Amino acid sequence: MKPSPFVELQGVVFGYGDGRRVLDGVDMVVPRGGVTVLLGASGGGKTTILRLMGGQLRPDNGRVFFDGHDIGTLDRAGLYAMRRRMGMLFQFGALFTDMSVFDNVAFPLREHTQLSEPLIRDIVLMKLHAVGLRGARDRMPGELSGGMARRVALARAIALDPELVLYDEPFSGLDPISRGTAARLIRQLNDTLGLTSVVVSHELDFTFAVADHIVVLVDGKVALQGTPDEVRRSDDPLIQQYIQAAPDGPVRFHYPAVSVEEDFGPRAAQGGRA
Ligand SMILES: Nc1ncnc2c1ncn2[C@@H]1O[C@H](COP(=O)(O)OP(=O)(O)OP(=O)(O)O)[C@@H](O)[C@H]1O
Repeated sequence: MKPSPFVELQGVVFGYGDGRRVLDGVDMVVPRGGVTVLLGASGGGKTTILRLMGGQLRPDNGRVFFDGHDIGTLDRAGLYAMRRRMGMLFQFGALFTDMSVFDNVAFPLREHTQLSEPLIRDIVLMKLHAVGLRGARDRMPGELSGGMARRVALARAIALDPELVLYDEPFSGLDPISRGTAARLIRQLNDTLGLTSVVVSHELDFTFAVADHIVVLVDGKVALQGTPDEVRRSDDPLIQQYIQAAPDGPVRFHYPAVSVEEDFGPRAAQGGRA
């Protein structure tokens, strides 16, 4: 029997109140213990899905399950307890600039636990070790490279031993080497700490290299979800365009416009539509 998914969205409909549906019936699963990558066009609602999983947003319709619990039925205490089981890396790298690396990672432990300082010290150093930065504990965020800052943010996100980690575009703005390091780290932490990870990313190389499960979001719905192999083998032209990053296909490069001739041809010079 397949283990139940760690997170599941069933028929999720969501809009920000301006009459437009960002999500129009999303059904997707996040398999337990795996790395799930959420792909989709810019503005397609990927971050919105992470916020729904984190309980920061509620669906207008449909349900979001976290470890078998319908998030919509949780009261404030239930939501709080659920969030304690999650690490979130929104705006990856947003460290407190006036605190050392050590204090940044210690922050959630000091805020949310009653642990003694010697114990906090051990946990912080363990988490920094896991991201390869135990030696940088006394640095200030301003002294770190972008890639290092993100690793510190990652150490902070796992400080409270979450079961689920949500990453929103963890590679944006990083050079290729740092991207590779971050990608390997996400995979490694997932496996060694027994996490479940959800990553929103535009990085196709990363996606196919480390994902166990890929979800492709198109027009507010899940166009396809499955293993990297299943996604690669899909004969859906939309999926193929997406994974080959082709500029034109079912999703057009050009925003709908009048013909080129109409804008630039002889008639345009005479003042347009004659
Ligand atoms: N707080 C908000 N209020 C109103 N509209 C919003 C809000 N947040 C996002 N949106 C809109 O909802 C849509 C989906 O946004 P979302 O950030 O979820 O997309 P995304 O797929 O993560 O995009 P990207 O890949 O560009 O980060 C966009 O059109 C966005 O403008």
